[in-house]
Amino acid sequence: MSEPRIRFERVSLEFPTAAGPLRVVDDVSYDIHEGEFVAVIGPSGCGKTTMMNMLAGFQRPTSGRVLLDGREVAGPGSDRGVMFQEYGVFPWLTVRENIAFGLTLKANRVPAGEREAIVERYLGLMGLAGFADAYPKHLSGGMRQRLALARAYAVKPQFLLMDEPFGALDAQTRSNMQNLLLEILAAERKTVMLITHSVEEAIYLASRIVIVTARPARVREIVAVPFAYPRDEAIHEAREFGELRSHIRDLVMDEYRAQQGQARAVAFSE
Ligand SMILES: Nc1ncnc2c1ncn2[C@@H]1O[C@H](COP(=O)(O)OP(=O)(O)OP(=O)(O)O)[C@@H](O)[C@H]1O
Repeated sequence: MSEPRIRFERVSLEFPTAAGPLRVVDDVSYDIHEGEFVAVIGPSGCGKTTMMNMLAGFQRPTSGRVLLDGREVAGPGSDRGVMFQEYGVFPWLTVRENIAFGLTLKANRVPAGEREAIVERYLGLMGLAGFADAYPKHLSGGMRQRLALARAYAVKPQFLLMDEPFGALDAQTRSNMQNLLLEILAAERKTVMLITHSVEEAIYLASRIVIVTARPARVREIVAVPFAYPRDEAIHEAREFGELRSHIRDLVMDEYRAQQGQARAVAFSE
């Protein structure tokens, strides 16, 4: 098999807290290969974002290594398009300027004419054309999220790192955005890591799903999704889809209960 593009190698991370070190990620190892789409799912607060932060280069592991094409991640880079829950739009730039921003940076610079075409394309695809000159504070939460998606896609990064990218969207827009992501991936090969709380979304989009435990996040199980691309919404009705959904839901519920138990134990000890 080819070299993985992304490798988590025995990665652990502890945050210093007043009560002592808090272990959030514990001995996590898995690989993501070229063109793969890996979804990460697990209970809230278990350490998924922290895992992605290390890949994005925002945080360093306490031990172990995160490798990109065999090299240890040393910091953020234009090869990785990141779309975090609370990250990705600049309030002081208009919608149009936000989308264009990444395309003016040295690493991704494209000529002005091409830049305009890309901006127009994403304004249209994201349903933001009527708001091109508005500032983010005048947008709804869902529109801001679509703007963050437009920014991440516009620079055509090799890697897409997405943390709950569709969380603030209504069901119909969410489904449109999932399909748009699949279309973009079919046209421009990318390697993707997506954090989601939705088991359905993970199965519909991903080629593999990493289920992580209650905090500290460890790999509980990695499942392969048995559907080829391009995907059709009809797979939601397939028997294998339902079986996989039940299996993953059981694992996630189990970890959710473990996390609730931990929270109760802390409450009683305080
Ligand atoms: N800088 C920090 N210092 C101390 N603790 C932190 C810090 N950042 C995160 N944490 C804690 O680490 C744990 C994991 O956080 P993280 O955001 O990675 O979880 P998550 O699985 O992405 O959660 P969610 O699904 O709710 O977004 C949480 O308990 C959080 O409070």
